[in-house]
Amino acid sequence: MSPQNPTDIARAALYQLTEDGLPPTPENYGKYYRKVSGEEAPQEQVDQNTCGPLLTMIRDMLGEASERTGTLASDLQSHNKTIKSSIDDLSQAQEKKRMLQLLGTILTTTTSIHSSVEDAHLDLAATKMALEHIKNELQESRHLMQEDWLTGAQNRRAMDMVLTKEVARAQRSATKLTVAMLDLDYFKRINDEFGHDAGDKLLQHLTLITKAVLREADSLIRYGGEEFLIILPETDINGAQFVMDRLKQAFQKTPLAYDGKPIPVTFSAGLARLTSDENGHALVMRADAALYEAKHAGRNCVKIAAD
Ligand SMILES: Nc1nc2c(ncn2[C@@H]2O[C@H](COP(=O)(O)OP(=O)(O)OP(=O)(O)O)[C@@H](O)[C@H]2O)c(=O)[nH]1
Repeated sequence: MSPQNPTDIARAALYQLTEDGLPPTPENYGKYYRKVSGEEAPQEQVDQNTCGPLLTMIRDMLGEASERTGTLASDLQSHNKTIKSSIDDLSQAQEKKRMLQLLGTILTTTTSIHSSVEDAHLDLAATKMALEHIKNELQESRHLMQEDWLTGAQNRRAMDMVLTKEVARAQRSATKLTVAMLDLDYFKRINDEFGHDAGDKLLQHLTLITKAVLREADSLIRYGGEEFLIILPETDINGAQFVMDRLKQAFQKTPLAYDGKPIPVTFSAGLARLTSDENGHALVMRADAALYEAKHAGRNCVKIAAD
């Protein structure tokens, strides 16, 4: 049976989205939410209004909460009437039996009020928890969707966001920003000689070493197969060259041992410094061209792109 309650629908939608390997963008979330709930998705509206589906889900949950609050308010109103009239009657009552009867009504009504408030409190707490849960799951999924599954470096999706943010920041604050495009040399030979699994491990090794060398503000992105982009905020070309030297040393000092044998490997890199009127894409293209030069110069070297 398909779920009816908005909280269950939201959970099922998120689960299916993750199962299908899709990013939990508001539009994807909305499509799946409608699919699970049995509603038809109005295609063009979903594409145009990215916030709509998420708002629909939250609106449904808040609608439920509001319905419960409404029920509570009307219950309280009717209980209040009962108590008021019982108190009025009590002030007029002469007989002990009648007094006891009215006190009984007041007691029962007070107990009902207590239990209605408690139920509403529990319902609202459950809604709050469901919303928190969905928020956390969305954050976690977003994080996973921005990570390269093999190496744990960031992926191209994350790159677009990081690059746009860092370029804007550097231009706003007139600080330096340098990127490095890095590519392992003769990686195909390593795959051929040691096997694909060794190649994979080498990519993971490169990621670990690079992360250890970089500062927290820097970003490491797996750009393609064995090609990585490093974004170095507040860093000029000299600083970037220094990072490349440290990386080279770290790589030489700690080669990957596969089946007990160290795999010798080098990398080539191209550096480009952001110019004042450049966008992130153009910056990366210049770093890539410099990497191409480094490969043509014999590999195992770093080339700097002209501004
Ligand atoms: N093991 C492994 N290999 C990969 C992965 N992605 C790409 N490759 C391999 O990386 C190799 C890249 O080969 P080429 O583009 O010829 O480059 P190269 O051998 O490194 O030579 P140069 O870059 O010119 O120094 C190919 O054999 C791809 O199959 C991956 O995720 N894991």
